[in-house]
Parts: sequence; C-alpha cells; structure tokens
Amino acid sequence: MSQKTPRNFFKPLAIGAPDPMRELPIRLERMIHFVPPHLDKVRAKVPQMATQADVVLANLEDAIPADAKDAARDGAIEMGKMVDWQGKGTGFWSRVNPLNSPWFQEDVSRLVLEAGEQLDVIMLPKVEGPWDIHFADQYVAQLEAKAGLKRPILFHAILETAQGMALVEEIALASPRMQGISLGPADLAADRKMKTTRVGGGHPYYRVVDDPNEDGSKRESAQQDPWHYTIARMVDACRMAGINAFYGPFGDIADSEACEQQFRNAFLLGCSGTWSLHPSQIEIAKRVFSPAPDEVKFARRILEAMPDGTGVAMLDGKMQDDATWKQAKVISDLADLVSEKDPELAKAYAAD
Ligand SMILES: CC(C)(COP(=O)(O)OP(=O)(O)OC[C@H]1O[C@@H](n2cnc3c(N)ncnc32)[C@H](O)[C@@H]1OP(=O)(O)O)[C@@H](O)C(=O)NCCC(=O)NCCSC(=O)C[C@H](O)C(=O)O
Ligand SMILES: [Mg+2]
Repeated sequence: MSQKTPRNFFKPLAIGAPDPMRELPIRLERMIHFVPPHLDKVRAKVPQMATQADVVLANLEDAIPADAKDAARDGAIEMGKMVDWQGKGTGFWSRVNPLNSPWFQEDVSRLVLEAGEQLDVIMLPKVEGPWDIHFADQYVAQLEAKAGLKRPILFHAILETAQGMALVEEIALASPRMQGISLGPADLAADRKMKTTRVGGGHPYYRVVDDPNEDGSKRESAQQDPWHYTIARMVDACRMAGINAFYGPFGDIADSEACEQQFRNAFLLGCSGTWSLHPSQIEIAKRVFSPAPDEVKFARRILEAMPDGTGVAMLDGKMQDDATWKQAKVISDLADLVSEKDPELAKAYAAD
C-alpha cells in the first residue's frame, strides 16, 4: 500500500504538532503578491501592499541572488512582524528554495521557528512528486512542535517540471497541508524543452492557420494558448483534491492587456487567483478574479428561480436546471467573499 490509511491521514506527523486541517479555510486569494524581501525599499512598502493584495509573499527563491539569500530570509521574518496579518485578513506566505538547494533547510526552519505564528502558507517550488511533499510535511511538523504552534502551516506547490506535471494528481493529494498548486510556466517551459524565453502568456509562433482560400488570398491565423492543457489538468487535479488552482507569473509587466487575458482564461477555467510580480498586476488580478457584476446578478436570479436547487426554469430564453444552479452558486459564493473585502464591488453586486 503506498497511501496512508484514512484514519492516519489526519494525524499530526510529530508529537506536539497541531492537528492537520480537515477543511481549508475559506479565503479570498485573487493574487499572491511577490515581494523581494532583501530590498529595504520594497520591504518598506509591505504594510501598504497588505492593504492592497489578498496575499503577500516573501520570495526567497528565483529572482533572489545567491549572495542575498540570507538577507532575504531575514527580510521575510521581519515581514511577518510588520503587519497584523490575521487581524487584517491578508495572507502571509513565503516561497522557499527547492528541496535540493543548499538553502531549503534554513529557509523552512527559520520561517517556522521565527515567523510560524504569522505564516499561513509555504510555497514549495519545483515539486517533482508526492515524496517532496511528504519530506517537507514531516520536517515542518517537527518544527511546528518545537515552536509550539497551534495552527498548522499549509503548503502550496508549483508545477515546474514535466515529472511534477505527470504526477500532479498525486501531489495534490499528498497531504492535508496542501492548500493549492500554481503553474510555473518559465521553469516548466525549460524542463519541457519548449522553445520560448517568455514567462507565461502566448507566443506569436504558436497558432493555427485557416484552410487555403480558393482565390489564393492570404490565410488568416490566430494565436493559441500554449498553457491551456496544463492549466486545465492542474485545475482538475486541484478540484479533485479539494484544493485551489492558481495561474502563476506573467513576466511581461508592460503588457497589461495580454496579462489580463491570460489571467481571465485561467479564471474562467477554474483558477482562484494568480501571482502579481509588480504592483500594477494587483489591480489586474483584482479585476479579473472578482466576478463581473452582470454575471453575479444573473447567477443570483438563477438561485432565486430555483430555491431548492432542483427542477428546471427559463431565464431570458436560457434553460436553467440543477447543474446551472451549481454554477450560479460558485459565482454567488465568490461574490459574497469579495463583498466582505471590497465595499465598492459589494455595492455593484447589490445594485439593481
Ligand atoms: C520586475 C521588477 C524587478 C520590476 O521592478 P522595477 O524596475 O523597480 O519596477 P518599477 O520601476 O516599475 O517599480 C515602480 C515602483 O514599484 C515598486 N515595486 C516594484 N515591484 C514591486 C513589488 N513586487 N512589490 C512592491 N513594490 C514593487 C518599485 O520599488 C517602485 O517603487 P518607487 O521607486 O517607490 O516608485 C520588480 O517588480 C520585482 O522584483 N518583482 C518581483 C519579481 C519576482 O518575484 N520574480 C520571481 C517570481 S516569477 C518566477 O519565479 C517564475 C516562476 O517560478 C516560473 O518558473 O514560472
Ligand atoms: Mg520557477
């Protein structure tokens, strides 16, 4: 047997560690905002970021130079103390270095021992299979016990290798700590030997061409989304495991239009949120990952038309039944969550 028995699945992995969560906390996580914590100037903006973003993440991995890893770790721990994260309702996460790096052990031990009370989620990069989650799970349980934590720290895996992709379902199910999974399009592209230097988004050469025209005139063509299969599979794995799927980074900070479209495709396919690498992407993510007022109003009309969620109804010429009721519930529940945090949108959702 390669799986734990059902009774053992929810047992703490170390004596004195907190009980694993049976249900994930319901949180609004439209964007995970990346902060380079070794930069004093950017770290000073963290209290302001905490009022704007749903989640603020101290990044210790890629984009942090090797000679700044210690300073980034110190900065991450300071970030934990800069804000009353739980009081504010903003998530505080950190992305640690990979398990095979010289930094992983100290990243995790210092974060859990010195900022464990504040830390909601550890983001684990380059997860290859469930064994990576099991190792980190056991290690964090020991540290939680040592720190006397009462609330378990959750895990978020990044899909960045072909092997991780092939085992995404097993990764999603590996531990009750699993909160979600993000796409890491830059590392995944490299590992798959895709021919691109971009961080997410489309590519001008990835397209389909219309059939030839009889008059020999120029054939139309359109760009396709090279991430469609990956995101759809990630969403299925996550939702099967009862955890959340996230898009990931969009590296062309200047191209806000393409960023918005990539985020929107991910939202429509089932993702809960994305990453923001620059303050300008926070607003884009907020716009995209909050349902549109028109959609919310129509969803609520469906719920009202079928109060017990069964039967059939017609609304504006469109058939509604038990399945569309469930779709409407997804949108209406998300709107309720957004409304708790965003009075402007709450008003827009309530307006006639
Ligand atoms: C991408 C950046 C290096 C751009 O920084 P900069 O050139 O300073 O941008 P601006 O001049 O436009 O900045 C305007 C002001 O905003 C502040 N700023 C910039 N970024 C942030 C931020 N993330 N949080 C808070 N504040 C920020 C600047 O300091 C300016 O302030 P002021 O001077 O007072 O006006 C930079 O945005 C950055 O470093 N972003 C994070 C990059 C990152 O984390 N990359 C790693 C994640 S993606 C990845 O790892 C790939 C993935 O794993 C995969 O495999 O796909
Ligand atoms: Mg990466």
